Amino acid sequence: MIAIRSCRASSFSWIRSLPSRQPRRSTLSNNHLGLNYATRAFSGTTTNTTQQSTVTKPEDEDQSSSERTLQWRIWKTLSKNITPTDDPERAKENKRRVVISLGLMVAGKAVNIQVPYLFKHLVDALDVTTTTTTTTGDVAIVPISLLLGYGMSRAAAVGFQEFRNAVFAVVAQDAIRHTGRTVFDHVHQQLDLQFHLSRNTGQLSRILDRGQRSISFLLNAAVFNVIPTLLEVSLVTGLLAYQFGSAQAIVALGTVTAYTAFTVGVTSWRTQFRRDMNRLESQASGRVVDSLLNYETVQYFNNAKREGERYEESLRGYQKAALQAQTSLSLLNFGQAAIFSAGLGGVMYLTSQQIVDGTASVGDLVLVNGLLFQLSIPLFFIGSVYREIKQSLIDMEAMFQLADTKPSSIAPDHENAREYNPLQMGHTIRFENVHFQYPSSQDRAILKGATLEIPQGKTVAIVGSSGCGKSTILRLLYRFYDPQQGNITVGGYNVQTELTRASLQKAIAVVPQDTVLFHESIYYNIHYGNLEATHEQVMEAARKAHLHETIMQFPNQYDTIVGERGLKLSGGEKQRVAIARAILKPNAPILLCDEPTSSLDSQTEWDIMENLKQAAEGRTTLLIAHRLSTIQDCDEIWVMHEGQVVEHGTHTDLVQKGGRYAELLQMQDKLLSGEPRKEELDL
Ligand SMILES: Nc1ncnc2c1ncn2[C@@H]1O[C@H](COP(=O)(O)OP(=O)(O)OP(=O)(O)O)[C@@H](O)[C@H]1O
Repeated sequence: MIAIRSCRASSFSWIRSLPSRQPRRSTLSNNHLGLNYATRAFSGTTTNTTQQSTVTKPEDEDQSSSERTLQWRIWKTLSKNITPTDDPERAKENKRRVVISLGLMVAGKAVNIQVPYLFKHLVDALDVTTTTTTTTGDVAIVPISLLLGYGMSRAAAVGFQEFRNAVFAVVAQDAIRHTGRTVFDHVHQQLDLQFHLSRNTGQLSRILDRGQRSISFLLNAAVFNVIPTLLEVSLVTGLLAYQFGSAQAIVALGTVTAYTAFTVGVTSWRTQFRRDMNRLESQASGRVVDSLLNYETVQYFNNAKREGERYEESLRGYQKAALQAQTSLSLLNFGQAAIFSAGLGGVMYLTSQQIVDGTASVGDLVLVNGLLFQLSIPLFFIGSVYREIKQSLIDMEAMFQLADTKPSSIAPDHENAREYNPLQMGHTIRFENVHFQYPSSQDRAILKGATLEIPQGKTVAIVGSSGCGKSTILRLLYRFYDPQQGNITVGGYNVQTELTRASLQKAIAVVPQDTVLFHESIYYNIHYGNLEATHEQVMEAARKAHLHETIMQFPNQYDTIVGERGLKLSGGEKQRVAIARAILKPNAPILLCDEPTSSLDSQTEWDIMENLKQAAEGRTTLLIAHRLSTIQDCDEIWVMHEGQVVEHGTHTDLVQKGGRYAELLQMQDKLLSGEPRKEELDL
């Protein structure tokens, strides 16, 4: 039994080398997860705490056909990962490694099967009743060579196995990396803002994590378990039939069949508990991430206890499912052991009878025992692997659903769409009768026929009361969403049908309303605006954003990770980082600023606005500002009210007109002089 344990342990060594299935340490910032979605789309819609998903699964799909489809997709994914068409060198290398690994696996099995035979010969050689006719010298020599052979075979079998693991690990790790990158790219490059705002970031990262591990697991299981087990079962039953007659072979085969059927049956039944465990584990970890991200909000409302209760609620659900999973696992393990022991007992009984009849030796009893225990290794293994395969299928299903998810709020690039070249095409921006409502609020129109123009090279401001749709204009221009009606053109080209989304976005620099920074140094965060920028260019951008003076007070200023070693940035400082990196963005003649100075004091605001204006020179700039004093010298001001543009002109024109703008200005003046009325504040 000790032999079995050690073999099982080494057989599982490649499972242990996989990333842990334990919940990962939660992170305090969604930056860690690499999901810093355009700093939440320069929006007021910041961290979304809802758990809804836009992933849909066809309900009428027949279960078994969907399983078949899943298996087919897995097969395709595995083969695509092993032999990627876009990298023939890697494909060749991986193929070579798979072939070598299979060769090592077969060699290992061949050597391994020798072990019980050598043991049998050893026992027979030591049996005095069968060695009486041999010379004393022979008795001494035979067992020593057998003993040596026995030890060397065991060591060689393990050696082949470990060598095989090492050779194949490269293929498995390659598959993990390749799959992870593909899905991550899909999530970042294909899925739209609507998806990211409606998806819990913690859950998303778990789906990625588990999906990657599943790929590796399935690869290993296919190459090292399913095929070798079939090989070993046929080999052992064949040997039993040849050496001892059909009775032992039938009992052994019956045992394998019963064992496998029992394992598959019970495992299928208990999959539901694993599924529940996964779901509740994801829910619990999602809640932890959400709760920790909202640490300040929790404290402001003294809700730490409530957060604890909510977390425990998820944990309780998880605990229940985990207990069911554990109890059913115990049943499975016990049943497997009972079936195997019955089979082993049967075969040993039949062989003992043959010893009594004189047709078998004592060594033969050791041989059948050894062969069956040998067989029990992949059998025990196949039970666990089957459970893991089931689990991997569930995990991969979730990953495939993620990979299948299509953006719901933007159309793919039109087949005739062109690369946007601002130098050749110009960058005058026009909104013509644009109607828009967010996909998640179907019945509420946000823009109701908005029309406006930002002439090339001019700086234009949009003003209006909170929620009237100003930031929505920016999101539509950046193509985070497509309007339901109307046209948006840049340089006379329709952004939806005539330009590619990526080329348009490349030409636009954005200073968002809420700045979320990567959990990296300030230097990294500014440099992010232009990965090609030199150190001097980064510093120049920092100076222009008035960041330099603030940051200089910290030791190792620019290289310190934000949030570490006492480096905490205020809202205003974060905003300056955002401005610096927008200034740094190369070849971006369109500049969008969504309240870029909302968190700054008046003096700094003034200085930064001056710098922004410098940065805006030659660019087509759209500025959203609440403080009307900052936009008075813009070339033009567009005033929005309830989803429509109600007037536009220069500051002087609009003041003279005495319309909505003049009204907003008056209210701000009153606010500043400290005499607002309640209904005015509500504006
Ligand atoms: N992703 C979204 N899904 C559904 N509704 C949204 C979404 N984003 C914004 N909204 C809603 O659309 C309306 C307009 O939002 P928008 O951010 O454009 O307003 P705004 O004029 O920029 O306001 P503020 O000045 O307060 O930033 C708001 O009522 C907002 O709640």
